[in-house]
Amino acid sequence: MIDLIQKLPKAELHLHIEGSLEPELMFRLAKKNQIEIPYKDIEDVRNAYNFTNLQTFLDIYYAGANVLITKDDFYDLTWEYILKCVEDNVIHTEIFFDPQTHTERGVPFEAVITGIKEALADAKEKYGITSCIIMCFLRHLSQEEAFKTLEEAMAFKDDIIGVGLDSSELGNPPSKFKDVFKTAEEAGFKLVAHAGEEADFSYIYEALDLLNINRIDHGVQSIKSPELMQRLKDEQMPLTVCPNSNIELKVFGNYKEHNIKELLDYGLNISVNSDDPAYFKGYINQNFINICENLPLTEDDIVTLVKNSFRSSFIDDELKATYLAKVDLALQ
Ligand SMILES: Nc1ncnc2[nH]cnc12
Ligand SMILES: [Zn+2]
Repeated sequence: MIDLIQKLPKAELHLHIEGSLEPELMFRLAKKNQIEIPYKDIEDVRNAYNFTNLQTFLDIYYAGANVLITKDDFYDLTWEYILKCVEDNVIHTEIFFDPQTHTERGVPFEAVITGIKEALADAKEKYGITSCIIMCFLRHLSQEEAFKTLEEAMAFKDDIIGVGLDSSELGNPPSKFKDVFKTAEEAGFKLVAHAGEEADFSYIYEALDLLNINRIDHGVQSIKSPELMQRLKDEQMPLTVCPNSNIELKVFGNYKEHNIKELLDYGLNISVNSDDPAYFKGYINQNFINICENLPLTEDDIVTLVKNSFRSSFIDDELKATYLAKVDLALQ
């Protein structure tokens, strides 16, 4: 099974670029930019990555992002993630970034997007890896602040395929961002949102009915509503599931309790993704390995999960067909 996971070309649809900041790069950038971080060494960092829920993770994740200051820092961050894509055979990636985490600290929007964009252009040139960029609004901040961020993003509209919604879910339902998502939709952005990660399935209904999203990020709480399950199946609404994240953030007690196999068996459109791999003990292949080792997934299930990643991506139909053919070729 590990051989199969390694050899299949994949797309990744749920990856926060700030969540790919490895401790080694964090230390290097902290030193270069003279930013204080609350760790004495790499081991100290790893020991701190012991989360009890989403918020305990986010506190540490935002503190880590403080070391990112210049365009080159965002380039290096993105480039290191691209090298992991090469290792794991990810041939297409749709990455999230959180501009407000950086603009709030005085880092220009332009430095963030340009650094990411240049690394992705080099990834295409050097490795043939294709990519899109999705800008997320931080849901613990106000809709007004999201509107300001959307306005800033308009200068880079051609570089950003869609908008998303992340950060502290509980108490910040999708309805809070209804108007800004409507404006983003009218401007031609694709729409995604984290929903039903920790909060109940009513957040998934809101994301579908009030935000009109194209994909649900996480969505694992949908299992608690038979009616919602039927709707997600009928619409083949993509769910970008992140197994390691769900275990590290205690959404499920352990991998054997994860519901990805049930969601898949029901006929939902599920893909596997790494979310914040530097914080959650592994990149995409490790996510596949962990679920395969603990759940009765078949080889056909793995192929379905991988094909779903391409089917649910924002690439055009011609490239989708090319990539799906590559998966079939790898199976021969
Ligand atoms: N898993 C997650 N949920 C919500 N916001 C996030 N930001 C980065 N990772 C996240
Ligand atoms: Zn996420």
